Amino acid sequence: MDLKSTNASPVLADPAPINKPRLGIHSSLLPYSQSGSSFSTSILTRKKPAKLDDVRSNGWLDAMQSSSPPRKKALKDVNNINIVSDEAEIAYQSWLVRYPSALNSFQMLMDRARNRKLVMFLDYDGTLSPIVDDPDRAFMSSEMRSALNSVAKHFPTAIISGRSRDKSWNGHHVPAKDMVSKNHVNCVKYTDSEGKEVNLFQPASEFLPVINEVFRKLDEIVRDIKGLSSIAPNSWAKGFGGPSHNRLGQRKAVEFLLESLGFSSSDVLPIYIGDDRTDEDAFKVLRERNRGYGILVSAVPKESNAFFSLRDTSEVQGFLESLVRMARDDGRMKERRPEPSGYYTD
Ligand SMILES: O=P(O)(O)OC[C@H]1O[C@H](O[C@H]2O[C@H](CO)[C@@H](O)[C@H](O)[C@H]2O)[C@H](O)[C@@H](O)[C@@H]1O
Repeated sequence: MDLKSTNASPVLADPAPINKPRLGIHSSLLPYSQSGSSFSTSILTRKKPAKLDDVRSNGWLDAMQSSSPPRKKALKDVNNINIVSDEAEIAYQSWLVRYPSALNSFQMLMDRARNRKLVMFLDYDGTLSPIVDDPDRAFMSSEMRSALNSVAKHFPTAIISGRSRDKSWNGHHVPAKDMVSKNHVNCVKYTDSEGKEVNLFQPASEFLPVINEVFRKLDEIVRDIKGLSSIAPNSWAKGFGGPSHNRLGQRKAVEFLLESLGFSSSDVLPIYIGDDRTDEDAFKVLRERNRGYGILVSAVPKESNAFFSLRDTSEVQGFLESLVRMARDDGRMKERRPEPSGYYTD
């Protein structure tokens, strides 16, 4: 399987693990300071309906919001210009100090990427496509699709989704029967509704029998131990590509891809963009290894293992487009003045 510089959008459908608390990591290990002083905290008035579940999961925010109806407040930004915002916006802007906007921090992030190869991991629902009521109608916009295709031309790129394969492709009007096996046993290739070629990778699926066997044995061992609870075998098995979530999903997928594709060396900078708790273990892998950056997509404050944030899918698109511009600029610079570069250009 080769994810390098391809026009196709490699997709890994995999399970979704449970959220875990934010890690306490010594500041000397962090790739950047989270003091917030170096990031823009200008306040813009921009309202987006908050996700109730996310808001409820933050007790302090919940308390604050339920105590009174939103009130308008006048603030001054760094340029001393009055900007009106409501309390939710103020909470969001405060949160941004801890999880700076990946767009505002783009140049700093790219400075870190210099002389390293960027590898992109992207969640689908809520990251590349907006959350909608009907999962079968969760489409990427044509602009997002175009940005994604361009990113995949310049950087190794994988979409990691908790969706089952059928659910993913039904949403794109691509019936399962149209998938054609490619050379790799875990890769299927098809042409989507816009006539574009897409490769679907599920490399971890070949380990399913081993994982199931390990689980069965572990389950036998812990079943009768007081105080230890086991996970239902079905939920484990369904985790790989099924609707049930488990703790190995995105984390395993990221580790597997980085290691099996030779991207685990320190000259690689993985970036993972995802929107919910199913992506937290992937953020955690990158944070623990101090190797790359998780970017949480959220319009409301929440605890995360991510380093950066983006507010919604349109900001994700903006980030992808910035990556493409940067790669193209870098390619042009290399043409003019050849020198070693970490950016992955064709
Ligand atoms: O890992 P992801 O790509 O984020 O997939 C996780 C789940 O995504 C889908 O559900 C979510 O998106 C739907 C469409 O916007 C929305 O209706 C639903 O409320 C969201 O939870 C998908 O349907 C699930 O199977 C995935 O597990």
